[in-house]
Amino acid sequence: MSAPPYARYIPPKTPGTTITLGENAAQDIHKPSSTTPKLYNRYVPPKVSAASIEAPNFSSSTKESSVSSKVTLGQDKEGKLDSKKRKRTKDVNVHDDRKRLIEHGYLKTEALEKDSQIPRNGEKSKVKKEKRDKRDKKEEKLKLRSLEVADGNTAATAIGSNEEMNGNGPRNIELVDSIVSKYSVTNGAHRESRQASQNHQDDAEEGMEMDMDMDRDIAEEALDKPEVDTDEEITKAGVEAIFQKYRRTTQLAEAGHRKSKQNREEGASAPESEPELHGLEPLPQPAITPKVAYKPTFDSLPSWLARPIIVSPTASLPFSEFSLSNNIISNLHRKDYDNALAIQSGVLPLLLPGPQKYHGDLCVSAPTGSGKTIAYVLPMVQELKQKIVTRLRGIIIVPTRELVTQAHEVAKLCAAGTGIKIETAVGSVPLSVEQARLISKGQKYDPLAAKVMHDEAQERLRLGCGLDDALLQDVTKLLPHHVPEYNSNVDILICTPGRLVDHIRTTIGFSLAHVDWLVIDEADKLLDESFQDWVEVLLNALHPLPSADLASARQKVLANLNIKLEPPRVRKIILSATMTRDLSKLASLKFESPVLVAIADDQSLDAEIAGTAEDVQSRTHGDSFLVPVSLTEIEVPVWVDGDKPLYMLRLLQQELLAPGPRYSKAQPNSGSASLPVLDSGSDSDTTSNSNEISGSSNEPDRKHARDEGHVLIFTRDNESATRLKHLLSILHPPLQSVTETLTKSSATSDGRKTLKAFQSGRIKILIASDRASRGLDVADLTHVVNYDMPRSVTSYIHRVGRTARAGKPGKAWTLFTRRESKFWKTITGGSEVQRGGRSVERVKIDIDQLDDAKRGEYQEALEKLHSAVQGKGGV
Ligand SMILES: Nc1ncnc2c1ncn2[C@@H]1O[C@H](COP(=O)(O)OP(=O)(O)OP(=O)(O)O)[C@@H](O)[C@H]1O
Repeated sequence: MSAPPYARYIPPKTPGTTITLGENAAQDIHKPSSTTPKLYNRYVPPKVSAASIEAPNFSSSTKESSVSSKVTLGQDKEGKLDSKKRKRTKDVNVHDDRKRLIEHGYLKTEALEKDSQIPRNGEKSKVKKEKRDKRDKKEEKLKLRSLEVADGNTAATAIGSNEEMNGNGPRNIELVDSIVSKYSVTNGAHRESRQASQNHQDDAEEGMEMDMDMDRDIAEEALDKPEVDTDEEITKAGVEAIFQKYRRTTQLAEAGHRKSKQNREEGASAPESEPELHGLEPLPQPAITPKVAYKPTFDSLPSWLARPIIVSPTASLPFSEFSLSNNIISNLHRKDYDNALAIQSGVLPLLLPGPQKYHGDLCVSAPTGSGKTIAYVLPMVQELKQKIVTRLRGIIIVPTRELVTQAHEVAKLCAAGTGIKIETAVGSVPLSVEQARLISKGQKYDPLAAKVMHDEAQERLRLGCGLDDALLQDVTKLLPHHVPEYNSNVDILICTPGRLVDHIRTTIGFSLAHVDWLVIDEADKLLDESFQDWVEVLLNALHPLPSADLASARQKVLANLNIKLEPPRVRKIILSATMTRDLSKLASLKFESPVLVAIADDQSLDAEIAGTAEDVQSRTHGDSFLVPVSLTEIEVPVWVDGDKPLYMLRLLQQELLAPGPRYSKAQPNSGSASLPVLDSGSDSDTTSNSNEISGSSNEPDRKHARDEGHVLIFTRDNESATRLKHLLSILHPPLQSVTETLTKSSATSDGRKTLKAFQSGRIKILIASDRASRGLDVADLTHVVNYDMPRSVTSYIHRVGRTARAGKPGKAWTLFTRRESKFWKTITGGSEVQRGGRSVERVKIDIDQLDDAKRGEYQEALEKLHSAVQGKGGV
């Protein structure tokens, strides 16, 4: 055991104070000189009489070691003990000196009395007494220091080291050195702060006295004991002397501990005597209040988000039980919608007239395909059908043109026969055409306003405006003293936010002053998009400030009639399968008394029943999203990135376009599934018979082909979609006629046609970018494939949500390469996707069985594609 370098005590070297320990001269122990300035934590060995030192275990003779220790500690540097010196010492009348030393009481300690091997002279002179007193004092001081040391770890270490050394002889000078160093440093550190100045003095005295003592001891021992001739013996003696000190220190410390323990025990058992207070009784103190664990009194979420209205996924009520008019119910019935789906059962009572009607705003979070569209369209239609005058009273905002068309279909279905006028506004139609559809222009008698208008027209003419100016045209067509009047042609407008802003800004007579319903579907996506500041523009248009004249006139009339009118209020409903919990975005909509309605899985319902609100929160919004109960998720590992198109082809042939269930379920994520691999030999046939498409040799039944799945394949971008379509067509020509792409670059009309063809079954494979991931509702879509990994969990939820809608079964396949596996794991293993206890299955696609010819075709296809991209013809 060697001392750590920092623990080593290296006192200033002063001539005449160093003694070398054996042959390890580098590890000298230094004794500070009394004259050395106190710059370090100096080791000041306690003054120990020869008599207090026990016999060393590793020395052959007790006396030898005693002498050695004295010699060691009393040596000058130059005056190393050698035989010469000892000889000289012998020459002195040591016997007399010894007697004198004993008489002077230098050797008087408790230990001396107990352990002394040198008999004491009983006679005490006056001088002796003084010396003894002084010496006793020093002994006391040393005891105190020893206690300090014993209290610390150093003592323990020293003891351990000591025990280790005992009986084994001087095994390791380094060990000794480390102990000495530790002792020195620790002891010095203890003392330094408190007794620096005092010690300085003491050291000086001690140093001097110690020198004297040692000299005397040398002389004394020289008389009685054999000479110590070798350096080794001197070293042994020095080391033993140090251990003696530790032993003693430890004994004293232990004695102190024993005593204090004894005192404590006695104190505890002894009855406490009443202290005399002399009228100074302590004032009564209040009882100590127990510490209560910190619990924040605030919630990070506002209470309406933190405590949603939870709807069970199995809730279902007949539409006839809601306050819906008969013709609306029969409209639904025509579509075989007799029972409301879960979210509809939760939301309709809050929006329709009745005891449960909620008068604030609504935030709806429900999985994809759960029927959110009907949940907001029905109450609007029910209320607006009672209005006589056509005004723009309802606005539905969705993110894409396809969704505008889709929501329009649903609204028309529900409102059939009610007289409610529903229109759309999307960027694909010229603005003027849309304006004419939305607003009709009439005229009304208003001489004053007419005069103002005529003055304005004069001014424009003077400035050189032509007759194409709208105002000049109006003036020429209007009756005298008449002004134009603009009326809305629609009750409900379904639009994208961009087009809505266009109309608010540019369409004359387009007013939102009468809007009662504002619906924002796919709200999280729309609130992410801040183009044209659409939210701000919309909200300002919803609550226009009345002109000063009109306001004061209205106030006068109302005041005369003693009527207080509630300020006009717009009911806001926002919905999504991945509802945002970003409060800043939600706050931008300026909700009034909002409430969150959410579909939750069974665990959340249990949590709600149990009252553990946090569980409910985490499962119902924000952190995690539910996938439809009827969805099966399957992963397909792709071992070589470049082979992905081949995997896609095999997947289509084996699983997706083949009639009937073709894949054998693997254990979840086991990767052990083996699949039947179809012969791809029929690829050369270019007819679009579905069985030929699949490569199956089953009987060619076209009707059966209609029952086969539709496949929606998602790619990362337009380019990837186009590329995949070409590759599939080249690899397996029959696919060409049944495969289409739907990307952002597709024209709206093309996109609509493509979707129709897909719906009808003419197109079996639709390869799309994320444009098709939100809201798209394709009847009987049985398979979704993530050919490229989605960019986010939200995107995954919406993509796979194109299938398994309204409780129908559907499968979502995800191809993942090694590079994509990390992100894929966050989807399969993370907490963001809630699957209600189900897990993702794994299916292995074997492309090794593709023959060389097929691989050759693939290479050829890639080259053709490369040429096409570079404009060299080809595909
Ligand atoms: N009461 C009902 N009974 C049977 N089917 C219904 C009912 N209501 C809606 N559906 C059908 O459910 C499907 C999904 O409806 P919808 O498009 O409104 O879902 P969604 O919740 O808006 O989905 P997403 O979040 O993906 O947009 C549609 O095909 C619709 O026709």
